[in-house]
Amino acid sequence: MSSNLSVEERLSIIKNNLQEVLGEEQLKSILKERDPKIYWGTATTGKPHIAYFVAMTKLADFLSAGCHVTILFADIHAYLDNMKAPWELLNRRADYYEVVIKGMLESIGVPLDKLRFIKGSDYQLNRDFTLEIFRMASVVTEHDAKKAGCEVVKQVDSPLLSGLIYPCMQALDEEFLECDAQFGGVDQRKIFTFAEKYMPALGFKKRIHLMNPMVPGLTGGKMSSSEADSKIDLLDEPRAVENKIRKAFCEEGNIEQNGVLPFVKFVLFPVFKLKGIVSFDIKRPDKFGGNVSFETYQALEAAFAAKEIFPLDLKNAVASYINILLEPIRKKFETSTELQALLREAYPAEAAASIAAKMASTKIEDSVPVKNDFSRFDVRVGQVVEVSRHPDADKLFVEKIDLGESTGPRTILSGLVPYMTAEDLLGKKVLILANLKPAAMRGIVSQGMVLCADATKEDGTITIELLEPAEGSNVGDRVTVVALEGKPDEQLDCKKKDAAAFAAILAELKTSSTGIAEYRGTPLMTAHGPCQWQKS
Ligand SMILES: N[C@@H](Cc1ccc(O)cc1)C(=O)O
Repeated sequence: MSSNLSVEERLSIIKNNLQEVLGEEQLKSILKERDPKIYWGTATTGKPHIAYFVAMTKLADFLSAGCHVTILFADIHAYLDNMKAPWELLNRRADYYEVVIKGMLESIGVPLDKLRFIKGSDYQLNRDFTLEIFRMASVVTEHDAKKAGCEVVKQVDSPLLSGLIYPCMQALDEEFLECDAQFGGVDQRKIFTFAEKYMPALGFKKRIHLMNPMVPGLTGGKMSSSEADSKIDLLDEPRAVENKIRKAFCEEGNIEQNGVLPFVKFVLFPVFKLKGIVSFDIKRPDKFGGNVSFETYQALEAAFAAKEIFPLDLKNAVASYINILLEPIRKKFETSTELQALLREAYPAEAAASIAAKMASTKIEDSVPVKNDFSRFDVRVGQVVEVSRHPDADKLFVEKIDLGESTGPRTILSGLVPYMTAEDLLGKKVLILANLKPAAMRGIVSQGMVLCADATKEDGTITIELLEPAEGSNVGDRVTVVALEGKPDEQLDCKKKDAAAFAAILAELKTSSTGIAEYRGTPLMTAHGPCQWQKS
């Protein structure tokens, strides 16, 4: 037991910055006898952002008040909440949360060995827990379960049963984690009061509930996952942090609605206290009043209200403090390919989007002076409806290929005779480069080009295979590469003015080791999936 602090002192540290405490008397009496056990749970859904530091600083408070602290990575809850975390990603999400939450705690100077970490699925799938869910399900009304989850579980048009199980399991966690108190944001309040009502009904203790205020996001509203700019990701680059803070809502003299000040109050000052930093420093050029320091949040707030501090100066200071907090977390990821893989595997859709965004920005740069990428190609799904040999060229097939055009099938020539038979081609769905300037070959005009893969064998046997669209693709479907879906050229003159561009684009078309057609490493897709060559 932390003996050097009085019960009152410890209580005041526990309550510092909290919005509400349910069961304060109970807490006081525990403090008189022993160290309280508190847990905080987080559903392992989207990527944690900097607002999570608010909860972290409270966990630090609980530790300094001599409490035992448990962190629950509520992976099953992440699934039950409308599958915010899909089942197959559950493990990786929980792993990611563990890494970044430990990173945040270390960054603010909390020793990890004082904490207990546990994953929901480590005990919630056991027989005894399952049994308690059933017992609870037979005392809890549907109405109460629905009400309990309404501010936490995503509300949708056809609510799922899983959303009703969610609060039941959160209540039961209190018992299975053997805690005296559960801590969370006030958004958890209805689940907390639900637990207070139903846990005793099952013969369990009623727990203490500690609630943090909801800290407004940098745009002034709640820091929600939907507003991308209001959230600073833990792995954001310093520049991105500065830009997001610069866009934050922070009006001169306005302390009521302010997206920056709450972060200073609920995160920066508490962290300073932990680390023994004496003041919040704002750097300003001399002509704007020179540097200033504040030893308390109240002093800073008063100066801001009195317009002695300008929004930009405050924002710059906050951005640089945030960057100091994030630096060790960023470093961890930068220096570990394993963690980078974890990030990609836990959030595959975001990883794909960020690659696409990067490619899109490359496109913008490349487009000065001339855009030169796959988007200039109009590649379509076509079906071979007729094949014959060219009367005057040994290597050429003459195909009729249907691209779904009102003008009927096109005539397309291809030099595939050495590599396949007419039967191999007939009826196949293929990829056609459809915006080439028509060109005559030995008297017959070709209106496009069949895209093929070089599948030359290891022994050197030259092999060419047709690239085929994913099953289900329709004649006429456009084939694109993510982030390069722009309007194709009206016509590509591959012999003259566009010759260089044409060659450059072709040169970056490759097939992957599994036969998938790729441009700069990104698959060629129809709405039905990637295009690839089929081993014959
Ligand atoms: N409801 C919490 C997650 C949680 C889940 C289970 C618990 O036991 C505690 C907390 C959230 O919104 O993130």
